[in-house]
Amino acid sequence: LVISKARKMEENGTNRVYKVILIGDSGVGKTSLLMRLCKNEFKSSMTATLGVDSHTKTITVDEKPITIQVWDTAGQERFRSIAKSYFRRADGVLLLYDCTYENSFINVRDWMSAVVEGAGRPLPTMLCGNKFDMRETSARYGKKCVSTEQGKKLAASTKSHFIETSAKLGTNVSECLNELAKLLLKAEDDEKRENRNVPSKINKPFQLTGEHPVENTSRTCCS
Ligand SMILES: Nc1nc2c(ncn2[C@@H]2O[C@H](COP(=O)(O)OP(=O)(O)OP(=O)(O)O)[C@@H](O)[C@H]2O)c(=O)[nH]1
Repeated sequence: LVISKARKMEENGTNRVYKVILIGDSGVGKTSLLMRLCKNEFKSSMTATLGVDSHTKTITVDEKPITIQVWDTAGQERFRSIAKSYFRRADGVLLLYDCTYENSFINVRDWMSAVVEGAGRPLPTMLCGNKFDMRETSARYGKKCVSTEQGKKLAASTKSHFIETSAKLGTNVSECLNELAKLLLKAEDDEKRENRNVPSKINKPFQLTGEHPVENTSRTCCS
């Protein structure tokens, strides 16, 4: 139902629907972040996502409505190939790690490589250190956590944007999507500008003298 609603909006031309893939290790809080974002709710016990789930959210950026369809993927290894099959159609990435669990941070680079491999190009990416609310307590109990500095450094070296969130408390959750929306709009603008700068044979000016380009001969011109 969600997908068909988004598709209908796209078809009507009311608003472009940007597709975002939500990825990261199992248990980092992907579904929780999405639930906080869409329903403003949080559950302390969640069942693991199987396959891919989708939710659509419309936000306002610079007084313009932006509709984002988020595909929530399963972090478990056995579902990875399903998640990867969505990369090619995605416009952007929301990549989560758990800042109280170092392994999930170490695996971020692998997730980024998988995106480039699947999409055929790097996608605008928001790197998000979730479970921010638990970091201080976890560190106090001797758990190796990921600092803000580490997160920022990784984001800078991978040309992604960085934010820390708590799906539990709702901290920075809407900011995360807003930032991602801005990235998507900027990427779209850059792409349009790039396309405008690429000289196209089809758009060659009509020549009055000499040979006419072959592709102009079969086209009808209306004025
Ligand atoms: N304290 C705290 N717990 C969180 C937060 N986000 C998620 N959790 C908990 O972390 C556990 C895993 O959350 P999920 O949202 O299921 O994680 P997931 O990344 O979707 O997991 P998969 O579906 O297996 O890929 C749940 O028990 C959540 O309640 C957070 O910001 N703070």
